[in-house]
Amino acid sequence: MNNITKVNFFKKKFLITRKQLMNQYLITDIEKKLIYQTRINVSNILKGKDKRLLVIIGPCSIHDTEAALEYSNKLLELRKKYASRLEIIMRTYLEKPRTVIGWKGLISDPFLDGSLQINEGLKISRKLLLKINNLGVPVATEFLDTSISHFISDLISWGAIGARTTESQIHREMVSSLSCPVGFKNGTDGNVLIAIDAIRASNLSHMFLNPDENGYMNINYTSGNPNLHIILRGGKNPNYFEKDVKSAINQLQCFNLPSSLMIDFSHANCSKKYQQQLHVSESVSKQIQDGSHYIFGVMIESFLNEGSQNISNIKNLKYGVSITDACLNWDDSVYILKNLSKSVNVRF
Ligand SMILES: O=C[C@H](O)[C@H](O)COP(=O)(O)O
Ligand SMILES: C=C(OP(=O)(O)O)C(=O)O
Repeated sequence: MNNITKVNFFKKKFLITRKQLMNQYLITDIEKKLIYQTRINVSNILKGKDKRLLVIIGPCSIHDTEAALEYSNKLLELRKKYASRLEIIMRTYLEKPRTVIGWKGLISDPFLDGSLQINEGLKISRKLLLKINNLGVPVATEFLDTSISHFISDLISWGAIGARTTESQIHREMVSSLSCPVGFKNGTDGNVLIAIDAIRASNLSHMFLNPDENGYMNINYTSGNPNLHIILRGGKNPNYFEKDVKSAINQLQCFNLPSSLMIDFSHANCSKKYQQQLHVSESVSKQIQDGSHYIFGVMIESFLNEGSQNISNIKNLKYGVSITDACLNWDDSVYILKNLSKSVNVRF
């Protein structure tokens, strides 16, 4: 007797097609113009042609579209205010990679109840991204599920590959098919080389299997993504200090890659203590003020209200509070942006 059992798909449904979704939530020239221009700006900042700082800021994840819209309206004011020094893009993370298990984001579980209504999740997410872009705030996201990346990729100005997937070949192939600039996080243990390897791979042309607009799997031959960089997010230890930046830049230079990187103030750089982002911000601001041109961008986890809450309390969720990683509140976020802008001013 052996213990091998047959694993069954106990339920099966059709995934909405890209054509159905996009026809219902069509991108217009207004959003296209913003996204096109923002991607160019990010590319120029990355290459040092634009001396501003790229700032990816917003909640750890989007779970409530009303709160996300309120946040984007507030962010719009700061985006305009600091436009000469900062290129501000809102984090609109719709897919969450989990260390073990947990809520996997608005796209896969839009009603936060484990009902996994992904077709609704895609509609709600696309509608929200259109609204935020339409307002004049470009958006950033983590691309996680390679089959659904192109259901929203036309609306994204900057993308990330997370620490848990940077080393994955299919994610690197997917990145080679994306038109937006993309950052690769270092690994959860702090390994920066895997993010550098990811750039070297995704720069190039690949074969990428992906559903076309009618849902048929296509064999795509991609041209490679020219706008890639690494993100220092900490690992076993934080890696936002000057010595860590120098070490990562040395490694990039060994492969003749541009001497530019982004620093994530959150995750292992703040030891998962959201308020520590303020300390990280001080250190990074100082490096920028001292003239470091290596840091072309930063990432901050911030929401309307601080901290986080447990999703199991679904009936009594507090408004504007993260249900994944804890975030800074709005006032602290304003404070950080003001300081970053001052530092960039000194570096100019
Ligand atoms: O950014 C969010 C989290 O750090 C990431 O999704 C992992 O979360 P988990 O360790 O709570 O699963
Ligand atoms: C999951 C994230 O980060 P990391 O991959 O660095 O853990 C994130 O930025 O939301």
